[in-house]
Amino acid sequence: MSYDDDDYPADTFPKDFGYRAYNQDGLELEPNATGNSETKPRILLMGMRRSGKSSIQKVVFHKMSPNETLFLESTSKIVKDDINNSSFVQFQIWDFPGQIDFFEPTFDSDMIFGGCGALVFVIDAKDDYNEALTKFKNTVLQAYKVNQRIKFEVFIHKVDGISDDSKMESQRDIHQRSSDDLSEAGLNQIHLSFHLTSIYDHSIFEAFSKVVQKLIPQLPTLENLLNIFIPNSGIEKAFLFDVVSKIYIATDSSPVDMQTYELCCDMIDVVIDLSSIYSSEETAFDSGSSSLIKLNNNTILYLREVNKFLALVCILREENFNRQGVIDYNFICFRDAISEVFELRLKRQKQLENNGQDDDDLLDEQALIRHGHDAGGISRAQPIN
Ligand SMILES: Nc1nc2c(ncn2[C@@H]2O[C@H](COP(=O)(O)OP(=O)(O)OP(=O)(O)O)[C@@H](O)[C@H]2O)c(=O)[nH]1
Repeated sequence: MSYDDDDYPADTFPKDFGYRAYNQDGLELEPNATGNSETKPRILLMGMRRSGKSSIQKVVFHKMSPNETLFLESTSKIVKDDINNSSFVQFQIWDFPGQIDFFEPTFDSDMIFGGCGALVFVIDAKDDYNEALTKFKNTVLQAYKVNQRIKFEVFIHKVDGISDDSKMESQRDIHQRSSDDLSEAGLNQIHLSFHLTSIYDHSIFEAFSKVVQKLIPQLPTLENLLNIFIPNSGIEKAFLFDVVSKIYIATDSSPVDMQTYELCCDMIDVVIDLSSIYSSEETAFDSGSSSLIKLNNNTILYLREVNKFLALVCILREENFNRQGVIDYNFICFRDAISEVFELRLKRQKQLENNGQDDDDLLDEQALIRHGHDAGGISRAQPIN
């Protein structure tokens, strides 16, 4: 088994969206400006053979249609994929072959789990998952020994076509058994997160959004900004989307309703598809991008470009859109605040690189950044009434 870098042959994101290092204005940075691939947080995709690991990676990050995954070949060695879509979302995904054996001499646990931010373990809900649970336990034990900061995420996958009751029952059973296994091994303190997923609906994007959000040290700042922007603008819910992958990197702290998320995702598709018809692919999403869709239930979807890779999609009542000027003014405050967060992050990243520290140290800066923005950024937003 080899761990070489691989030039993944399948179709990737349009090159025009660029998967290199950019600042908030979309200007390309020096190759080292946001850290090289070795210092990027890593998300590992592990699980049994045919559980759906490669399909997840292809559908979420390479725009493959779910039906095409039927023809994917089994992965025979670790496949590394660099995700560089925005200055906030930068990580590597390592897709592991299902048959990987931790006790093989070539398996270098320190190297693999050392720089890992999150470990996504995929369990096929339609299959007998006894063996998968044993493998999961061994994986967690091995990984935790090397790196105690890893976030463990379990995707109970392929839940399409399964009734809601069975989904809940599988989740309860898997949760119970895996927690019991870890307690028996004396590791009660490990926190596991569970997600019900399928590539045939938006659940996989939602679950991956939550995984990625945990790797963004600025998440509380972004949530805070949205929490201030929303009530002052008469908006019900807003998502800050990475346009290419449709992962939302932040939302306000009100609960996420799946239907609202799906509507917002679909809006991005509509905007990009329509604008591609009338423009070249490079300019399908640019600084002028904005869109308004009126639904037949007195609701409005409003999209605004935040930077080259990020869009804010809001959902609000039609009557609240009467004062669009206030919403737009507040949006500009919000966008300015986001760009300040970017600048601070870049500055800090450069400092850390010069000092030879790693990116996790940014977490310690979190409170500092947040206070800075509470005082001077979005809090200047105008109330809508
Ligand atoms: N119904 C359903 N099928 C899925 C889903 N995700 C993946 N599959 C199917 O599961 C099969 C295996 O998918 P892969 O992505 O190749 O699985 P893998 O875990 O990468 O497999 P290995 O490379 O052998 O470890 C394919 O036929 C996919 O179409 C899902 O959400 N629902």
